[in-house]
Amino acid sequence: MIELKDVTVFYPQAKEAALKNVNLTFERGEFICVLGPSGAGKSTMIRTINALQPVSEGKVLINGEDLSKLSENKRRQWRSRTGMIFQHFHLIPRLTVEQNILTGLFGKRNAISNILGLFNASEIQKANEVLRQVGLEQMTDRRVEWLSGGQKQRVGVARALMQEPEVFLGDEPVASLDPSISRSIFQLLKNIHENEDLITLINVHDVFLAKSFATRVIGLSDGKVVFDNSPETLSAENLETIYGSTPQD
Ligand SMILES: Nc1ncnc2c1ncn2[C@@H]1O[C@H](COP(=O)(O)OP(=O)(O)OP(=O)(O)O)[C@@H](O)[C@H]1O
Repeated sequence: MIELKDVTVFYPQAKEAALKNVNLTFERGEFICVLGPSGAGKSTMIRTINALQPVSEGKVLINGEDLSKLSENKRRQWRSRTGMIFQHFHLIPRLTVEQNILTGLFGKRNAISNILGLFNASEIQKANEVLRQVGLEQMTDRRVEWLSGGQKQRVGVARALMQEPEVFLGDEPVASLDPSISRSIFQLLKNIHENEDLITLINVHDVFLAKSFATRVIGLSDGKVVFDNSPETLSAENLETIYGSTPQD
């Protein structure tokens, strides 16, 4: 369980807080889509959850433990249990699909094995299983730079899966993809979410995707939670509150 309790985040020199007194609880099984205009605080919320951004006020509790009070070692362990999926994939283009997804193990291994790129048979076997899960079993040895955007994001998802995560965090994971590919990536995330019993939290601009896949939608505006309910209840009025006007798509 992840709890944000009265979380406020100020960036240095910023006039206003990026998150303002946010109170939210996320539990296993929830597939949450976060909507909000640019600058609403969506990425900041993700960074507070995976311990990349300290909170200025309030606290983030992970299974009851205050994230800011964890030892560096435990914080690293938590980060290795949060699988991140990014808009621009954050892959290493010249490496193969398999080499990229094996980097998902780096948080769990010692630095020397990582530097030497030494992986044992069970790690390679796990990589192959994960590649099957994301439908890339034919592409193991292909260089990532030769893949399409949708295939690259499948590699991104596979790398996150290698971490055996408790949580999937997506920061606009389909913003660079066309609508049908976006839908297939959401479907993949939903399938994995259900198989692995995760907490999945995804920032997304596309209201239709949020409505189709989320079990819960959160609307952020100006650093505040202005909507938190099931997708079926999200009305045009709610969207106006979130975006300041009704989005066209
Ligand atoms: N590193 C930073 N330093 C200072 N201000 C920042 C920093 N990162 C974000 N901000 C500010 O914090 C606020 C929230 O930004 P954030 O990136 O969390 O919003 P967002 O909803 O993810 O936006 P987008 O959809 O454009 O990615 C914005 O006003 C932004 O300018």
